[in-house]
Amino acid sequence: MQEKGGSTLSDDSRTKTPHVLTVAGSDSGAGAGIQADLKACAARRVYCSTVITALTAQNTVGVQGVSNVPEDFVAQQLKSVLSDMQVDVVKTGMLPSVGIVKTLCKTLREFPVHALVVDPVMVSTSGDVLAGPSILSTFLEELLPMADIITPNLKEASALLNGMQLETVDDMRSAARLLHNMGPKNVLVKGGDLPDSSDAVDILYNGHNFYELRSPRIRTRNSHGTGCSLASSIAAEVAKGYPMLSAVKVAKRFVETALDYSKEIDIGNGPQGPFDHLLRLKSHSQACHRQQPFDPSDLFLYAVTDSRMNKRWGRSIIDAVKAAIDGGATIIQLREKDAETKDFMESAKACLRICHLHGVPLLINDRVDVAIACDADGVHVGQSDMPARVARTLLGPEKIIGVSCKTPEQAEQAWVDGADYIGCGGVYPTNTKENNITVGLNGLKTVCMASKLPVVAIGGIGVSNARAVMEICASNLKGVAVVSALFDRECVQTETRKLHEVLLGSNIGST
Ligand SMILES: Nc1ncnc2c1ncn2[C@@H]1O[C@H](COP(=O)(O)OP(=O)(O)O)[C@@H](O)[C@H]1O
Ligand SMILES: Cc1ncc(COP(=O)(O)O)c(N)n1
Ligand SMILES: [Mg+2]
Repeated sequence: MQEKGGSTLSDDSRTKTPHVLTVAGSDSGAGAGIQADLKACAARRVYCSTVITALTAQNTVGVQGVSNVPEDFVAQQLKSVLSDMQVDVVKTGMLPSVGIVKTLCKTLREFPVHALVVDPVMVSTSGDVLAGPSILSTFLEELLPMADIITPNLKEASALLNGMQLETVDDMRSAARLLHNMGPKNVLVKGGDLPDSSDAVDILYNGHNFYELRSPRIRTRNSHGTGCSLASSIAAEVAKGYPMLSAVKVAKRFVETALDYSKEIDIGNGPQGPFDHLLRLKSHSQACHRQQPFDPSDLFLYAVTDSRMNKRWGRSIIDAVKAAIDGGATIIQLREKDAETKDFMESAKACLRICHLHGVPLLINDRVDVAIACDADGVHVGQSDMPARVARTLLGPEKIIGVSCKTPEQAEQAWVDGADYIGCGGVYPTNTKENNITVGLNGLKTVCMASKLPVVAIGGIGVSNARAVMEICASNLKGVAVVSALFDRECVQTETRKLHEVLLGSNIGST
């Protein structure tokens, strides 16, 4: 291996990240244009570089102003990106002048890329002109023949075809065939604006076959930027190496999913709002839930539910959680080894509501999928469950992750993997885990001393021995986790309260 500029990687050991370059206009409202392209590519997991052709002053009402970037500066941006970065696919959006279109075509001949996706943006959905009719001839003569796919909406297809009327799916097919004659390898005529259609129908034509791509029409005001996002997503899939038909199908499914997720989003006062490409935005009431940063003192009285014990005592998981919270539990973990996934999700959601009402965090044992699906506060994983580092990438930075550890090495790994706390045990023998090696008070102390993370002790702990556990006097031992001592008893609330009193009398509470 050769040393190169401080890096020890040789060229062939560098892994290539799929890369889309978008050449488009900026939308200050960030629903369409460059901003939509960046979000769509991020959501589709490819890198996106940006050459800006125009600035628009734009919001959910419409376009209030446009300022074109000088042609030679568009050329300079194109050269900067294309001469250095390995671009796979160029995607074009708003190209506001003949000069800019010509500059682009010339630069692409100089720096050829794997594929060119052309979204022939002309008029925004609000009816504002983004590229006037003067560019039509350059589009037709120079740009379209270079394109691997063009993605006109109904109005744009009509403009490219001399004002041809497009009102039905059959009209869209005819338009696709005529546009294909102009040189692009594929044509996708988008039917988002097709009147009286309960489906969103697009027609793809590759010169041999027609594909009628249908998805349910989502009833939403938040469809600003669908065209830009669709084209960027097609570019993203092509950059990953997918053939065109698969790329278009995946891109369409992505737009449909994002529109459905974003139905309730309330941004701006105009007729067309933006949608959420990353499927992450929440309404105010959802965002207000808990989501305070992890507080290690929450580990004080850590109640872990057990489905078999609940069954034995004839109580629901929800009643068990309620009783533990009423008795003073400071954090809850749902450990449902036997439950059906659908039932588990339903109970987890109900428990989450109760926990949040009382400001108590709720973690899910092992099942990262269930934690994500019900937006729990985090997960607790064992040594043979999903590694904490993988759980962290799935759950994001704000969720709580705990890891069961018996040794200093495991505690160090949990820290490296981005966990928030460790559970150490079994401290004493227990009947909730068969063949579980106990670490004893000495083992607990050794792990506490080595751990950079807060620790909760677990395994056979109850009212009679909780004090002894706490008296090992490690400043990062923040509490005890209990299963049988709370849930294998007649009255969960009374047992929790008793344990709470013992813990308050110990020195854990004071450190
Ligand atoms: N309400 C909707 N529900 C589902 N898909 C839609 C909806 N509106 C548009 N689409 C899809 O979004 C993509 C963009 O289409 P369209 O809105 O026609 O383009 P543009 O934004 O360029 O006008 C197409 O795949 C279309 O089928
Ligand atoms: C900068 C810019 N580029 C493209 C569009 C088209 O998007 P839409 O058709 O959804 O209005 C836009 N409104 N603004
Ligand atoms: Mg649209």
